[in-house]
This record gives sequence, structure tokens and C-alpha cells, in this order.
Amino acid sequence: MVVAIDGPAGVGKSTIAKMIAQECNFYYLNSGSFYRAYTYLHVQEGKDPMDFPSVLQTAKHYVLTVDEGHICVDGKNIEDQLHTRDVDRYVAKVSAYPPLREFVNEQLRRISKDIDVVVEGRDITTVVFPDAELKCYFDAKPEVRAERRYKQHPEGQDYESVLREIIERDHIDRTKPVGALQVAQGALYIDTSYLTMGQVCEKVLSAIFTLKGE
Ligand SMILES: Nc1ncnc2c1ncn2[C@@H]1O[C@H](COP(=O)(O)OP(=O)(O)O)[C@@H](O)[C@H]1O
Ligand SMILES: Nc1ccn([C@H]2C[C@H](O)[C@@H](COP(=O)(O)OP(=O)(O)O)O2)c(=O)n1
Repeated sequence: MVVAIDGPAGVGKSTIAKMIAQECNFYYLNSGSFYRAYTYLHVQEGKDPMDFPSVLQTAKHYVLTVDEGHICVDGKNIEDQLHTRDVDRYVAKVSAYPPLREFVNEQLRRISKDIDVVVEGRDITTVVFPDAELKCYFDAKPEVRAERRYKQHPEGQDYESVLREIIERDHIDRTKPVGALQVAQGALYIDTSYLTMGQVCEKVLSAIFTLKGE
């Protein structure tokens, strides 16, 4: 079974997807980690992340694997390197390059073949797995998402800057020529603004149990 989850930054996709994966014993895939990993690896090589064809070359040079939800290169977990200022600054633009999207999508489909999986991102319900057994769209007001992100790293940027970046990121994510964030037909729409993580998880689990006839 494929459970596909899309939604904007800070809405709770990773948190809930991991909870569902653990509860149902499904594999967990975070597609944003692929875009982050390629951005990181390219910058690490001292190359220009705005030269998108060259980022694709870098991507093709490395083999990414996923170990218990963590992205690895040559077997080494690089998760800690994926949320730096540099990666945050460039990843939205890098991820808008259609050939790179196609490259990432092929890998997501290959990894997910014949297994039970929860996959989250921006275009999972629309492009990568439009026929997923369960499609979910999580939403929340930008102010709520900024507050959640700010609380994750109170030592980092102030709330106003976090909110500004969330709004900018939303704009890029929603206006991408390919793979833009949108609510897929037939998706379970959940506004998480005033729900606890447990309540969101319950809604998704209930949909999975219904599908399984449990
Ligand atoms: N329903 C919720 N209520 C309160 N906080 C939440 C909720 N869902 C997620 N969070 C918190 O919001 C932050 C961002 O969640 P995350 O799962 O990283 O979002 P995303 O993967 O969509 O970017 C995390 O600190 C998480 O614990
Ligand atoms: N399927 C996906 C997943 C992520 N992206 C983009 C969206 C973001 O700008 C980056 C990083 O995604 P990620 O989910 O890690 O971002 P956030 O944690 O929500 O800030 O990649 C995408 O275009 N398509």
C-alpha cells in the first residue's frame, strides 16, 4: 500500500508520516530529503547550486539509499547536513528544475515498488503516486506553521523571519511549472491548524484501517 502525503512546509508531514510508518510498520520516505541531499552534495563540491543542469550531473554521480527513513550516501547517514542555511537557501529553487524532479521521482517509485510505504512531499499525491491507495493533503495557516518551525529552533531566526520564509517557500512550491503543490483529486484534506499531532495521526490511521477493511 502507498500512503502519499503532501502539504506546505511546517504542516507536520514528516512528523505524522513517521508516526504512521511506525504504527503500521510501513517504510518511510521523505522526498524533500532527496532534493536537500543533492543540493548539499553539490554545494559541498564547491559548485554553483543555481546551475541546475550541473546539479543534475552531481545527482547522477551519487547513489542515495534510505536507511530507516534516513538518507545515506555510500552508506553514511547525511541527515544532519540537510537543514543548513545553505541548503535551506537553495533547495526550493533546485527542486523546481523538472529534469531533477523526474530523476528523484524515478527513485521514489523504484524504492516503493512492492512494499508498504508512507511517502511525503509536495507532488507525491499528484505526480509521483497519483494512484496511491491513500492520498492526504495537510494544510495549516502560515502563522501556525511558522510558530511550529520557530519553536523547533528558537535559538535560530526570529518568528517574523521564519514566517517570511514560509510565505516565500509557499509561493515557490505553489507556482513551480512542474510538480507544484496542489490538492489532488480524491485526497483526504486535513487542516491541522487546531489539531494535535495525535488527532491528525488518528484521522490518517482511521482512513488506512477503513481501506484495509479493519
Ligand atoms: N498538529 C500539530 N500540532 C502542533 N505541532 C505540530 C503538529 N504537527 C507537527 N507539529 C510540529 O511542527 C513542526 C514541523 O513539523 P514537520 O513534521 O517537520 O513539518 P513538515 O514535514 O510538513 O515540514 C515539528 O516541530 C512538529 O513537532
Ligand atoms: N516532493 C517534493 C518534496 C520537496 N520539494 C521541495 C520543497 C522544499 O522547497 C524542498 C525541501 O523539502 P522539505 O520537505 O524538506 O522542506 P520542509 O522541511 O517542508 O521545509 O524540496 C519538492 O519540490 N517536491
